[in-house]
Amino acid sequence: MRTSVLRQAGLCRAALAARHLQISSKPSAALLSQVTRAIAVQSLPSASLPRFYSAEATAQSNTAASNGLVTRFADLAALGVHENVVRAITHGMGYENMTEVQSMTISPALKGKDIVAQAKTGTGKTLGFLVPVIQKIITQDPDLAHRFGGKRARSDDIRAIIISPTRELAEQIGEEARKLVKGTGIIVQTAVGGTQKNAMLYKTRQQGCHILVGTPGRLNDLLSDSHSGIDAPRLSTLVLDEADRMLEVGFNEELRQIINYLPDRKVLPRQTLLYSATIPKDVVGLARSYIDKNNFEFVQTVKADEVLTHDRIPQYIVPCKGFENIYPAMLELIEKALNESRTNPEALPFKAIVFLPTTAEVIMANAIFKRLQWKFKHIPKTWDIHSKLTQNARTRAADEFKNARTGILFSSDVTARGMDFPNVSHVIQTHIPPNREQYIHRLGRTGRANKPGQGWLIVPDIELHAARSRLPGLPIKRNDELECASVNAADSGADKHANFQHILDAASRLPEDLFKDCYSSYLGGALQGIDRQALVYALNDLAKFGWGLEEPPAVRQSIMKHMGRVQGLRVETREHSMRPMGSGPGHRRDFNSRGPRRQSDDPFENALHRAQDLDRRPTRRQQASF
Ligand SMILES: Nc1ncnc2c1ncn2[C@@H]1O[C@H](COP(=O)(O)OP(=O)(O)OP(=O)(O)O)[C@@H](O)[C@H]1O
Repeated sequence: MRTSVLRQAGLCRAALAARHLQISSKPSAALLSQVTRAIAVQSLPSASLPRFYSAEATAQSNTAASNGLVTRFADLAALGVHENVVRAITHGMGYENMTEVQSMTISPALKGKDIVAQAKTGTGKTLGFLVPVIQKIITQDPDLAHRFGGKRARSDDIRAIIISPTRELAEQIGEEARKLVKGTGIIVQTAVGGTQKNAMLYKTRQQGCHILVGTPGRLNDLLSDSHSGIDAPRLSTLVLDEADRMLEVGFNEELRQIINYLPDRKVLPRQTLLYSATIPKDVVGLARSYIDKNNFEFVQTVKADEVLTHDRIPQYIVPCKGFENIYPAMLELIEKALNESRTNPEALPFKAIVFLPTTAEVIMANAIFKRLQWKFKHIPKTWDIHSKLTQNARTRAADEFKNARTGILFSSDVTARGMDFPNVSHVIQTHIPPNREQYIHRLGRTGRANKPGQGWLIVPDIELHAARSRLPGLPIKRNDELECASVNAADSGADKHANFQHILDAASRLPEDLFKDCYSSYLGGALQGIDRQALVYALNDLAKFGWGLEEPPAVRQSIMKHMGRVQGLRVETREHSMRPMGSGPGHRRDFNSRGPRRQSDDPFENALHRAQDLDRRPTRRQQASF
């Protein structure tokens, strides 16, 4: 597999110069107009391109050298990259050829240019920014090129800060950076929320830090704390991975605060590198204040008329009759894919990430499929990742899934961007994605580094219209081959398909609070752009035909207010909210007989309850009820 990756990485050479946006630095030109020009150059037909942009000319004149672009990692030495770093890539990681984005960004970044780079998911952007970051540190401090060279590292002399939107991604970047600096004296530390700040501080003060990778909240916390001992008075590089996300409202605020703690760029110039698979136009505008407008390069390896997803990844949308059809259809899809991977030697082992719109739904899906796995041995191991897990549990799940040959990870959007789980064969998204970018990033968890993969989007009919307008211009094909998608559960159709029964059976063993949380989470605005009344009716059908409840879960007054004038909601009375789990009349078909959480003779159920109790921090509401 590695050979094919490398072969394909090699193939990009000829195309490099054609795609390379060599934006000239005109001090007077505004950033946006430069970008517009760059995009315009990209969209020109090849006949009208000047020789410089022509792929043919590039191939003929062996442009790699003449344009200052290199395409093999070994050739980085000629651009001044230290042999210890080159060796870490070619020997340690085993990479010979650069991907397109690496080739197009590493050279200009080594020359000190700021970079805004957009390249498809899984094309090696991480290495693209790490190489110049590391080399810059070595250039400033040549002793650091060697393992035990240089002075003792300090925690208040950080040279590069890399900011990522999620904890897992920050950890992943930190790991990749550590592989690269293995033969050098450079120290990498990670700072993410949900971990013990004091332990991180102790380690960082002991070992020192040259490159700090972190999430905005924790970085802000460390830099604003004058007693932390963490500082970056000689910072040379700032990197924003998933730059468009980092510049969104919310993160942007935190980013500005972090930047306030860094040296003033006018006094101490620093290099800024912004990378993402999606960089909408308005984000380029926002990027303006972070980069040096007179010395930057906007690199896009995606042509203006090209879709941002990989051609080799087929994408399907499965319209479903109702919400209750989603799990049965997903089970059908999983079983078909498992069968395919057993019978087709070309197919990857089945390894899927399932994205769900709310945390409660992630917990429920994992609980249901764990139950199915216990019952039917052919269903592979499952994990879940979402923000209510402790960071230890999140890291454990991510690591286990990374190393797994086969399995299913149920996830909220915490793993949608940047996460590099090897050999994911399927990305399954349920319900309408929040926006087009998020769809693309989620899909990008498969088909990485030139591997194959498939994308599936399972959407109830009431969301189809919104999905269509939210996902324009993507090669998504309608797929009507999953029988369970079109079953009319209300018309006793569910009795005719075993998958509905399997799901109902698994759901009947779940704690009542989970249904309540899941139901309420959808009403809380998880699905934007859906008619509220249609949503309530769809959820009530889900409660009845998908979860086996006799009546829909009651919701809080605040949700009633938020929903306004809709029919079909039940409001939570004091009695409902005070009632111990499973003791109310008519809530669960079989609840009264089971009583509140008693020890079950079902080993799975006990394990599930234990796992939840250990791993999940109680929500504020759960805490209040104790
Ligand atoms: N030159 C290369 N040759 C082969 N594999 C590579 C090369 N560079 C990186 N890779 C591998 O490709 C995978 C994807 O890389 P990476 O995670 O950096 O992608 P990305 O472009 O940042 O993706 P995303 O947009 O999802 O963040 C990783 O497993 C990485 O180790």
